[in-house]
Amino acid sequence: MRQLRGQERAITGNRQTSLAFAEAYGAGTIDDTADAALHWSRDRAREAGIRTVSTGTGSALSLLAATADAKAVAEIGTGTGVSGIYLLHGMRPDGVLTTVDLEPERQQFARQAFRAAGFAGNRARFIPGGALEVLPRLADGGYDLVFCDGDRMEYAEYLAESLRLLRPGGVVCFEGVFADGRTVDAGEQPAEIQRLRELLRSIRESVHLVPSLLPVGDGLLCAVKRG
Ligand SMILES: C[S@@+](CC[C@H](N)C(=O)[O-])C[C@H]1O[C@@H](n2cnc3c(N)ncnc32)[C@H](O)[C@@H]1O
Repeated sequence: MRQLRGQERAITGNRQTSLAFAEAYGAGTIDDTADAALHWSRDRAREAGIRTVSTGTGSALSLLAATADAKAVAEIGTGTGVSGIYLLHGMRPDGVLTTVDLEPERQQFARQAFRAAGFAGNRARFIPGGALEVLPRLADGGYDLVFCDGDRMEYAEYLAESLRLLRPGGVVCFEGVFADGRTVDAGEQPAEIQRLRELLRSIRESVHLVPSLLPVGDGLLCAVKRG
């Protein structure tokens, strides 16, 4: 990598510090009970070897769910429940999170975590299975927000399904689109990265969507479905 000059280095350093500050700020946005459940859920994810949303991404998800006044949210990639806690926190008190994952045992951890965070059992509907089998069974226009955090190779298909599932004004979000910096790296990249770049392009060019790429965590690509 080329050497950064003094001022450029200071700007880069300030930017990284600011992003770290935004993540730390996100860590304090839920109550202590939910925070303890988030810690537990992150520990289970670490043991399972899966990633979870960062604190900055989590607080953005809460914000988006609250902005959409979400009563129905669909999530692809339950994991052990970290993102689900943030989504439930932002949703209406009577809102229901429908969450899909290939691995039912991870969903059991998520179920425990949601309870520990103080959410009633009827706030979440767990559907085990592959996203591409489950999503077609969900209702047209029945969702205020769709959060995609499953298989990045399938993100284009998740987008097509999300456009069907969302009500006008609803929001779709894709987690991890920076892919640890590989999305903007000029070097040769695997098919997964090519797919992410195509997704970024197709969302930006869509006449049906109003997009924004939020620089939280590993990149949260969001778009509102036009009315
Ligand atoms: C990164 S983890 C999700 C983390 C979770 N959203 C969180 O922040 O706590 C990705 C999850 O997607 C699930 N997954 C992967 N491919 C899938 C697919 N095709 N359909 C449904 N779930 C899938 C994995 O089993 C894994 O639990």
